[in-house]
Amino acid sequence: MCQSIYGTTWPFEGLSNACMLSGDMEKRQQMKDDLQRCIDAHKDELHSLSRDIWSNPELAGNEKHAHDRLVRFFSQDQTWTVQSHYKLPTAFKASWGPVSGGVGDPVLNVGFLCEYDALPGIGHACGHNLIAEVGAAAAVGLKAALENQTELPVPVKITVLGTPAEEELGGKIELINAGAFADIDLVFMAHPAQQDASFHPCIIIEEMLVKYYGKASHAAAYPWEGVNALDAAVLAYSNISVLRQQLKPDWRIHGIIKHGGEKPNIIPAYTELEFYLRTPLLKDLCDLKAKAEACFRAAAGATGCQVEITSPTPTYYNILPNATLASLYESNGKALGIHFPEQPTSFCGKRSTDFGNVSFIVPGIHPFFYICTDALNHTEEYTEAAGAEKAQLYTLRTAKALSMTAVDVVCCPDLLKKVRDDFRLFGIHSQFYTTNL
Ligand SMILES: NCCCC[C@H](NC(=O)CCN)C(=O)O
Repeated sequence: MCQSIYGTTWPFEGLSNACMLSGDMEKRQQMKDDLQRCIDAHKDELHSLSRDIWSNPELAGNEKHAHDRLVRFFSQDQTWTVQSHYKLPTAFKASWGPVSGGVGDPVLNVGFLCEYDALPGIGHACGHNLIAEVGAAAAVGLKAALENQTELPVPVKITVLGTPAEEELGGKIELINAGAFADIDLVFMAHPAQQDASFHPCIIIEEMLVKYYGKASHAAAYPWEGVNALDAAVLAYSNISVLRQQLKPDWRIHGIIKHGGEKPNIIPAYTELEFYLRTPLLKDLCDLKAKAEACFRAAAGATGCQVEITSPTPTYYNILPNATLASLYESNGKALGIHFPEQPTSFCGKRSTDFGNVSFIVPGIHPFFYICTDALNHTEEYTEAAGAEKAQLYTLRTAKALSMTAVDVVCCPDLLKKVRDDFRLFGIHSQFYTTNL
């Protein structure tokens, strides 16, 4: 069967055969039932976990409360080995297994990711508290499904990584660079949105910090002695607005003036702007960067200011799709009643995530899920929805579908091979990944 993921047709023929032939369907169904029962049995605890994170919103890199809460959640079951402050101050790692498989067989390490950072001023407006809940629930469910298995094709272990700082700083990229993903074979997470999608393209993002240096002077008495850094900032902002009408429809550039001066009667000697640049392809990002830089430098030239342009955080990459994982996730989701619309409706915006970088080095999926609201991410209404009781059914259903997808892959070597083939197909990986922009 072929399936369309927002205009892309994936070659899914043969997938269901692969599942039927090499897996023990009955055993797999049993495992899927076990994990669902386990997640249902822990539902209050899981809700209280995400509600606690939601009630204590913390910005990227400062997620101390969320870190400690998640570490406590896993530590209370002593079969998990938990490392707090794992490679980053607010990251953690919880591992379980390996279980089953022959002696000396390579271990299949299944990873689940928990995000938990919030946004300035509006709390959990992107629902990362629910991402943490999904990751924890899916991992706990998979453990329950694997616990009594003695005849898996390969030994399996589970790794939960707490990955801080998605909204800023790129926590996953720092974890990649520190080797945290080196022994992980598959990676799963899911993100709240306006509807369910097994795959939705996320685009590349790069941040540009622009600083203008001018010269202060009394703005009424001796304005001619000043060099106005606010004028440079305003011109830069206008230049970018003019540039925008000439950009491709799927490119984005948007920014703020972070520092605009001190007092109306002092010609501003220093201003600072922060811009986000986004494109679907790396090569387009190079073009967009060049155009944006020209705008920033022109503003400096016109006002006589000095300009300094930097990219303070690492580039987030687009997400590489994995057709096999997406298809399995959809069939498991449909069995749980998840509806996957053919086309995105309200959910068609461009966004970015540091999971993109993970998708270049480990096969994985990052589905989006509905949480019983039409509100849009990064709004106060979405914050409210992410903490609401009614989001729970959708959140736990998503965790079950992810965990069931992991069961399919760990039980069926043919599927694992297909997942890896898909990864190789899209993953021009290390060489592409290290492309110097
Ligand atoms: N360095 C800025 C990264 C911004 C990432 C952010 N991500 C999302 O909104 C989706 C996941 N939270 C963005 O796209 O603006």
